Amino acid sequence: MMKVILHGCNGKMGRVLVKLMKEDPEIEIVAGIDHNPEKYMNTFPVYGQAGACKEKGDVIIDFSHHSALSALIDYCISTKTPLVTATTGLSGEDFTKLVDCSKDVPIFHSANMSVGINLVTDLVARAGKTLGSSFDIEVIEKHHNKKVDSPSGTAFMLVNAINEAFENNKEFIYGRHGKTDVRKDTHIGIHAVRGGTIVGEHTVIFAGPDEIIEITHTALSKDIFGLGAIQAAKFITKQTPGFYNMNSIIQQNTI
Ligand SMILES: NC(=O)C1=CN([C@@H]2O[C@H](COP(=O)(O)OP(=O)(O)OC[C@H]3O[C@@H](n4cnc5c(N)ncnc54)[C@H](O)[C@@H]3O)[C@@H](O)[C@H]2O)C=CC1
Ligand SMILES: O=C(O)C1=N[C@H](C(=O)O)C[C@H](O)C1
Repeated sequence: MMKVILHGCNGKMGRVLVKLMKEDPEIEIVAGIDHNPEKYMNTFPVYGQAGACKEKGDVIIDFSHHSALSALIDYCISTKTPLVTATTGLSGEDFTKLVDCSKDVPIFHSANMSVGINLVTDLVARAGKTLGSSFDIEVIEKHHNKKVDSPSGTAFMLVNAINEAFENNKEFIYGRHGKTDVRKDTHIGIHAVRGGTIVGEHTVIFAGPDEIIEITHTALSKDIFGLGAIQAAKFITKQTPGFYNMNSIIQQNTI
């Protein structure tokens, strides 16, 4: 039985995880942590912050807010608990803290827990490399009207992968409001749309001379992120300290 502490348990993704983990006979939620601890009647104790949590878990699954990360990392280090974090909107400093923490405990981070988007990340990097700088690259991401960070963590994941394929010579342009210069071929445009209940859609456009390629991933349900996080939790509880992501699982499952 894997004992899970769910950080952000009363949020939208937290509720999805509660539902999915209750259906999994190999998992027990031993505690939740949430800024808003009394929002729902839970069958496990819920604490307002990580430091107050009394239960011991085999792993923490986190879908919350980037402002919670420091306290969460302190908790993981002091209790030696592995962490699966899906939270987006992280700064460079946040990533450095996660990497430092991974020297002591296994850390798994992915801005998108679906298997599909991780394949798309490889595809767009390959497309960028193959098509070269005569194709302009623009990314459009669409999400629900409750999302607080923009652009999405996934959009950053995609453009970082493309940028690496171009030896990091690309410049990210966030929207074009107020810009009066023409586009440079080193630019990658990034555009965020927010509306309704859109679960998550990411399109990378490669617009070349007289031809266009568009690669789109559409999430149809939040369950794919929840199931991916559960898979990551089962994976990471068997690992030694280190920094892991979806590729670690995909590579393990590839013959
Ligand atoms: N990597 C992935 O596959 C996915 C990542 N996400 C990310 O997960 C995060 C949460 O998403 P949602 O559930 O939609 O948001 P939400 O706003 O519905 O839920 C966040 C929950 O975290 C709690 N929270 C906020 N600050 C906290 C703190 N300092 N300490 C403890 N709890 C705190 C809130 O009270 C809330 O219940 C976002 O960053 C989102 O981008 C969401 C879906 C998929
Ligand atoms: O907030 C969301 O909902 C999502 N956030 C992640 C992101 O920022 O990329 C992943 C997914 O697209 C849903």
